[in-house]
Amino acid sequence: MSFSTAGAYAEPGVAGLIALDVVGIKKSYHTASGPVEVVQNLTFSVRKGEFVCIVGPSGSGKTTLLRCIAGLTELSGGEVILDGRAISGPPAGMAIVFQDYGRSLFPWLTVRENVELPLKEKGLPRSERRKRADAALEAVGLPDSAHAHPWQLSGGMQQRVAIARAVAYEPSVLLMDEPFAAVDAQTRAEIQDLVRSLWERLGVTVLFVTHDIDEAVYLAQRVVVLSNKPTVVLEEVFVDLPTQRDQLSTRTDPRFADLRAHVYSLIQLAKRGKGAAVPEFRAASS
Ligand SMILES: Nc1ncnc2c1ncn2[C@@H]1O[C@H](COP(=O)(O)OP(=O)(O)OP(=O)(O)O)[C@@H](O)[C@H]1O
Repeated sequence: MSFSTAGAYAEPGVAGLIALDVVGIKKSYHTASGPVEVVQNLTFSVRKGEFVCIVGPSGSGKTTLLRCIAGLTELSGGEVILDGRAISGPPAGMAIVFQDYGRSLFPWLTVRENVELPLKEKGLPRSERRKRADAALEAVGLPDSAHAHPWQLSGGMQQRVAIARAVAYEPSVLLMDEPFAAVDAQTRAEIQDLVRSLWERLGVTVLFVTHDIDEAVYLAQRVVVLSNKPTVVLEEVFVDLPTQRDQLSTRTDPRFADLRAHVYSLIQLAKRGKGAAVPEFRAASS
């Protein structure tokens, strides 16, 4: 039983199906002790409406990769193509949810004003902004918090507001950088299910960075596993679990355990410095 699907899931050249193309990107930082190569050469695609998780060892460059894709950091090489166009700065079609919701929401604005802000910048009329913001707050389960300020909400609720803001924007691609790392385990499970259900309902394309292997396998249709730095794609793992997932039955599915074990073993190899030459894993049951 093989897990690897590199190339099979996101065929380049399948016209109209690719939302995001990451083509040979490289990133080096200039530090006091000289240049540090973080991303060596990364290539992968994300199909429209696909849910892809990125995992890799700590310090492997996951956040750097997301910042490159979001146009927040200049590339040292390669290109990022969103909806067929190479990006040269933060593109209009992307929204990002960061880990640090406390700093991403404006405390002096109400919840609804926070959600409406990017829509204002997009030039949407007031009535449309209100409609979208209220629908998004409803979708994340916060219809009664529109007039509250972020500091009056729990951490989990604030992260829901950040998700509502991203969803209301109706992005072509939604980037999420460890968005649940700062919330407790119970809230984390609830927000994971919320994001899965929003993804199913809205058909948005999601690229989700996490250090949590279980979370990646639970959420994604495909997991892109990164090597340690300088980073390359170690393997793309197709998550062939049923689309309908829930915290109990999915996590106790033997296939979930196989996939988790496989991704775990890849990351252990990556940590030990093994690069692209990881032997293909086969499950004990094959
Ligand atoms: N602005 C910067 N200048 C210099 N080095 C940087 C900068 N940002 C990140 N790095 C380095 O790049 C490497 C990758 O960092 P990054 O935060 O992208 O990794 P990560 O995989 O997201 O890490 P973690 O899982 O621990 O959050 C690290 O060695 C980090 O020290």
